[in-house]
Amino acid sequence: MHQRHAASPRETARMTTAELRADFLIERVFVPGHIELVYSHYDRMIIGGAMPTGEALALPNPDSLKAEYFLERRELGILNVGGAGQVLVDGTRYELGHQDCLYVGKESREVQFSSHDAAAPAKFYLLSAPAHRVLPTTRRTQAEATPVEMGALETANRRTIYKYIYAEGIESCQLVMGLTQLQPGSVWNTMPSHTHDRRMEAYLYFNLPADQRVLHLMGEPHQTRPLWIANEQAIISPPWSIHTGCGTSAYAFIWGMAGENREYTDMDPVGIGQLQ
Ligand SMILES: O=C(O)C(=O)C[C@H](O)C(=O)CO
Ligand SMILES: [Zn+2]
Repeated sequence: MHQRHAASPRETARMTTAELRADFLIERVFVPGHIELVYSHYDRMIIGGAMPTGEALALPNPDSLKAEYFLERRELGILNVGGAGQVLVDGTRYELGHQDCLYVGKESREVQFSSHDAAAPAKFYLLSAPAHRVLPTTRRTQAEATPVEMGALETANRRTIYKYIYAEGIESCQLVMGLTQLQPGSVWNTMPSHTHDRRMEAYLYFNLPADQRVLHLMGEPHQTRPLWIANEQAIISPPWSIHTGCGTSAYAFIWGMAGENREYTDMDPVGIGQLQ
């Protein structure tokens, strides 16, 4: 498991492009036949991907957790952005189709990932945060994640937001997780932008054609920094940072958070005129 330490706003404002990418961008989330994990020191969120192509993949127990098993003190959110697959949690099977979500509660000992078809493998995006109580492992399909329409074509930000794990959805200790799909012709996500100093956030961009990119903007509102992001790459957003992006085509992304609360709407808006 790779480690990403936390950086202060002052330190971040002085970083070169290469330093920003090394600290905040996760270039390879899905590696065929492997589980990739990155430990962020922002709210101790673990960000990763499981892409089973043959044998089922077991959630490992990285030594740095100093735990008896991965979920001894943690909870896990899983969102499948690939073909149909299955997650086995302590002997119970959960089917996860494209864009379905599973919350796995603390103290689940064995978690295994498999794909139905190795030629169209499942791609399970993983977010795990420390947890203080045991909550039921719960599945929510995309059809059950009530869509909310936001933005307008005139401002190139027409998008649909699907919420899965949050205060009114699947119960969790601190994880919040969902998905946003941009409509064709719309390219701006999270505009107007916001911060929420109470929670870190991570984005996984996907459904982006291989030759297209998202220009992601991070940093304090008066000190924004750009990063060019390719399909299926993830970006860590510190609690004090905006997290917004403009694509060279439409795309989708998974957002996930951990921190003080699970209120999706707890955001400190940043007016477009405030951005520098
Ligand atoms: O397009 C959007 O707007 C989002 O998806 C915003 C994220 O959900 C977010 O930043 C939640 O805090
Ligand atoms: Zn946010």
